[in-house]
Amino acid sequence: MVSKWEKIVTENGSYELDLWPNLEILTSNALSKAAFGSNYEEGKKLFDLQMELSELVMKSFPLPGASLLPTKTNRRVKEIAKEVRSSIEGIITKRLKAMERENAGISYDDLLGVLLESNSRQIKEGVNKNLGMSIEEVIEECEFFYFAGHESTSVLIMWALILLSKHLDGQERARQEILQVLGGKKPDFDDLSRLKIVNMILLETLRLYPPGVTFARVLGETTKLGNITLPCGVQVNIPTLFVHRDQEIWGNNANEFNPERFSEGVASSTNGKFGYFPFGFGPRVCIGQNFAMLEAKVALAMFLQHFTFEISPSYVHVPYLVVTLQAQYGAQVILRKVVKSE
Ligand code: HEM
Repeated sequence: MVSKWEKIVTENGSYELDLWPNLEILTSNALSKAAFGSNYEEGKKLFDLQMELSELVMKSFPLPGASLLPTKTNRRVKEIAKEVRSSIEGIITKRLKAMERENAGISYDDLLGVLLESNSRQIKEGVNKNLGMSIEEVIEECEFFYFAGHESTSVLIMWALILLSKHLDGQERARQEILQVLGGKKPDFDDLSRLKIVNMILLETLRLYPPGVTFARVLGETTKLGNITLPCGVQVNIPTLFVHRDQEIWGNNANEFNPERFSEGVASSTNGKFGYFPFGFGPRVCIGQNFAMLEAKVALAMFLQHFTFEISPSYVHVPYLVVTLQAQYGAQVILRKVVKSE
C-alpha cells in the first residue's frame, strides 16, 4: 500500500485519496493471509460478496420474521450465503488435497491449517472419534473469522487516520514517536509494543468510533436492571457507542479526541468504571483483538512514516451504520510525502 501511494503522490505534490477502498483491500489481504494463507485476489470473491451482503442487511426490514418473506433482497441474501459457503469450501478442498499430496510433510501456520491439523490429530488420537469438527463446522469457523475480522479493522484504521488528519498536532507527535522507534525501517513485533502514543490514539479512536456500535446478550436468568425486571431469555442490546461517550464516565470532553486520557492505561481512563469495551467483554470477547490492534499499529506506523495526512475539503463527516460504523460519503484526505530531514 505504501509503495502504491508513493507512486501516486508526486514529489513535492499532493493527492486526494479516499482511504476507505484502499484500507478495505489492505485488511482483506491481511485476513485472507492469516485465515487461508491466500492473497487478496483469492479472497476477493468473499470480499465482494461481503460488501453486497452488508448493504442488503442494512436495507432489510427489521421486523421479526421479515427475513423469511420471499422478497428479492431475501432471495439474494440466501444466494450470497450459498456462494460464500461454496467459495470457502473450494479453498478448503484445495488445501486438503495439498495436505494429502505433501503427506503432512508441511505444516500451514494459517487459521485453516491450524484447524485442519488439530482436527485430524483429535480424530486420530482421540478416544472419542466424534470429537473432531466436520468440514461443515470448519467452513463455518473460517466464514465467521473472515467476516468478523476484516471490515472492523479497516474501520478502525480509517477513523484513526481521519481523526489524525483533523488533529495535526497529534499526528506529528505520533510521527515523531514512530521515527524515534523505527527510524526508516519496517516495524517488528518488539517495536510495536514501544509505540505508546500510537496505542493511545487507537484506544481513543475505538472509544469515539467503535466499529461495532452495539452488541447483544441473551439473559440466562431473570435480571433486575434499576427498577425494571427482565425475564430470562430476553435479548439485551449493549450500546457501546453511547457508553463510550457518556459524560458521567468520560467527563465534559467525552466527545472530543483526546488520546492523552489513556496515558495511564484503560482502567484509570474511566476512573475504574465499567465504560470501555470496543471488543465486547466476558467469555465471548473478541478473539481477534490483539490481531486487530497489531495490524492497525503496523498500518499507522508505516503510513505516518512515509506520508502526512490532512482532511480534504471534499470530506463530509457523516458516520453511518452498514453493519460497522462507516463514513457515508467516503474518507477523503490529502496525502503528501514526509519530507526527510538530512
Ligand atoms: C477493530 C477490530 C475489531 C473490533 C472492534 C471487534 C469487535 C468485536 C466485538 C464487539 C465482538 C463481540 C464480543 C462480545 O460479544 O462480547 C467480536 C467478536 C468476535 N471477533 Fe472481533 N473485532 C475486531 C477484529 C476482529 C478480528 C481481526 C478478528 C479475527 C481475526 C475477529 C474475530 C472475532 C470473532 C471470531 C468473534 C466471536 C467471538 C465469540 O463469539 O466467541 N475480530 N469482535
